[in-house]
Amino acid sequence: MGSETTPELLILDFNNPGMKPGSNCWTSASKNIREAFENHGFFVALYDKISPQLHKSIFKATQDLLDLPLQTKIQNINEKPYHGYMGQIPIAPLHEALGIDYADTLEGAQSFTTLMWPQGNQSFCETTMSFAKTVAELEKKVTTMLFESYGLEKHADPHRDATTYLLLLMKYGVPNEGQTTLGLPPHTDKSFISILYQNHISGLQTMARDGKWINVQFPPTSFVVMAGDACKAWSNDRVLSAIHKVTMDSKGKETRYTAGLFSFLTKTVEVPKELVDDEHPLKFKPFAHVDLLKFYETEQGLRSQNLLQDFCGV
Ligand SMILES: O=C(O)CCC(=O)C(=O)O
Ligand SMILES: [Fe+2]
Repeated sequence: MGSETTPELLILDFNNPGMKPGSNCWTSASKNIREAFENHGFFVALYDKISPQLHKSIFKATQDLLDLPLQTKIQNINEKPYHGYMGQIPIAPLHEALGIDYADTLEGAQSFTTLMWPQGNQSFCETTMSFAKTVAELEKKVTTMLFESYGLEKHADPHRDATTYLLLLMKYGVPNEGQTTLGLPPHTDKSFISILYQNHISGLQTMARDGKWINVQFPPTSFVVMAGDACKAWSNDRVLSAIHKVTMDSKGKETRYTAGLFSFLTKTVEVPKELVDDEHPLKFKPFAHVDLLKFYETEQGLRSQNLLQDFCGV
């Protein structure tokens, strides 16, 4: 793919038994998360809470879902942009995805399952909910640690209480000869945090601050934890929400599946006053998270080279 993995990317081991709130290990990991977000916009998390059985079943569930007829899949409509069915995009013909809003809750998982399988599909419902719940635990840990490392632990609880989760199940087909290898065009995520889990086929590339593309190699049992635009705005522009894309191997023979959990806020996204000072004047006005998604869908949003600046820049 023409670029190399940069050496100083953070790989953080959440399985370390010493990583308990308040411990030295936790405090130094929190600092590492903040630095990784500020320097690269993401890190790789080792987190063994997904059992081999759940690993198998989440990708089986993803495949079963994406194998449904198109008429069924397009019934997944959500008033929030990029939460429903995505696919059939001429510039990214290999990509297809479906969003399960509130996938970590029984209501969310059940209503999506019934929409796709009116006759029921208990194992799909249980698998997706269990996966979403487990990854949501990781998201909560990461945000708590990020808040703590900025000295803002008192904001962590209200933030967590206002967080909802979207599970996106994605497929990238094998490119035919002469067909584009672009799986997903370059973009930043509009989420607060995105956590990606992939099968054994890689393809994710992120753009470093210096503009170079980095191939993100992460083993199928690890996660990429990425900051979204809402996190960048909240941090008053300290955190990078990295531009990223997916490129498939032109000689590859297997479909790539990704399960991604994206966090969104039901309360106003705003810069805490502690993150504003003479050195860091306020960069962004407060906004409703869903309005950022809606702005991105407008002609101005789609054309924008600096989405946050154009949407809520001071
Ligand atoms: O499949 C991936 O690795 C990336 C997916 C992604 O960037 C997205 O859905 O926003
Ligand atoms: Fe993304």
